[in-house]
Amino acid sequence: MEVGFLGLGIMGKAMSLNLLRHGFKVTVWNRTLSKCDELLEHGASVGSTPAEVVKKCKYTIGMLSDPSAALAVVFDKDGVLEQIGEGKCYIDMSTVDADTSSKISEEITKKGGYFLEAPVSGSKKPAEDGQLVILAAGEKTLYDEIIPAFDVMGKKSFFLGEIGNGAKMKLVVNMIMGSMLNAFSEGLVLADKSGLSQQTLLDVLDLGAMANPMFKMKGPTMLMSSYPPAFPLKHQQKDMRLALALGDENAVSMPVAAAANEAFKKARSLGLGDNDFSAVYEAIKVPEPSP
Ligand SMILES: NC(=O)C1=CN([C@@H]2O[C@H](COP(=O)(O)OP(=O)(O)OC[C@H]3O[C@@H](n4cnc5c(N)ncnc54)[C@H](OP(=O)(O)O)[C@@H]3O)[C@@H](O)[C@H]2O)C=CC1
Ligand SMILES: O=CCCC(=O)O
Repeated sequence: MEVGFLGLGIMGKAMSLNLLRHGFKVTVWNRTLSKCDELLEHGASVGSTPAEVVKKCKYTIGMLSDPSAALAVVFDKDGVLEQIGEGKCYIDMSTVDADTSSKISEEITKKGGYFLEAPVSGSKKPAEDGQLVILAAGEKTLYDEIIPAFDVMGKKSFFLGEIGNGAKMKLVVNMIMGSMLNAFSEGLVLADKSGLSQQTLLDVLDLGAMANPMFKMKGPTMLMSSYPPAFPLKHQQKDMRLALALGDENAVSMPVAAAANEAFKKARSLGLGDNDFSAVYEAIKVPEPSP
């Protein structure tokens, strides 16, 4: 199977390498073209624009940072729309809001193409290991056709129905994740300030009902103030913002998520946006200025 891949950031690079490893023919494009070099060494072809990739491949996957990037790659000059048409398929795996996905879907469908949104749960390591959880929605026939690629990139795929449902599910999941990480960070600070061992807190949590892979993986590195980016904090804050907007639309009060969003914003203002999202702990450690 031949696929195009647009966006070779942390996730796109790992996902496209994985496809190559499993025998897929992959043509890649990235805004910063030099990032294609490593993929070229692993057997990928390189397209000079998104349009060129779509022209070459029946199936093209996008993995872009945010709604504006996802829209730019489709709508801008030399974008996906220029070559999409009958028999061409576009699968956007970026984390965006339902409106963004709907805009892309409408234009692709108007031109006779097929569209699927398919954001993912799981980070850099699951992407490298083909262990993502794929949250797809949109064109069911395309979902069925692209399953061989999803099976390589992920451990489980869900088909969630109409366009927007994949985006919404992803935002709900990341809203919960961001809120959990804030509570975890506050707990680490509280343990420390009240004279307890933070390592013992990690051990206690890991033995009880709150044990989870995120606390287990991030806890030790947070205690070392080490934040190499697996999931960049700026993207987690984008997801909190989009989840809060979804809450607004549906009149769902989310004070916990709103507070977590503020902490991620504060972390960004401290220059931590390109660090792993666990760096929110640094923002929580900083005392609030006295009035
Ligand atoms: N990292 C993670 O753990 C996870 C991330 N996600 C989601 O996946 C998506 C990608 O994440 P990740 O790989 O971590 O992000 P990165 O920041 O590592 O990569 C972002 C990619 O988007 C491209 N990009 C940004 N702006 C534009 C633009 N205007 N036009 C064209 N391309 C653009 C970048 O190109 P360039 O190289 O030129 O900057 C790069 O290829 C995001 O939506 C994120 O929320 C989902 C699950 C997990
Ligand atoms: O969107 C990023 C999700 C990261 C994760 O699921 O660990």
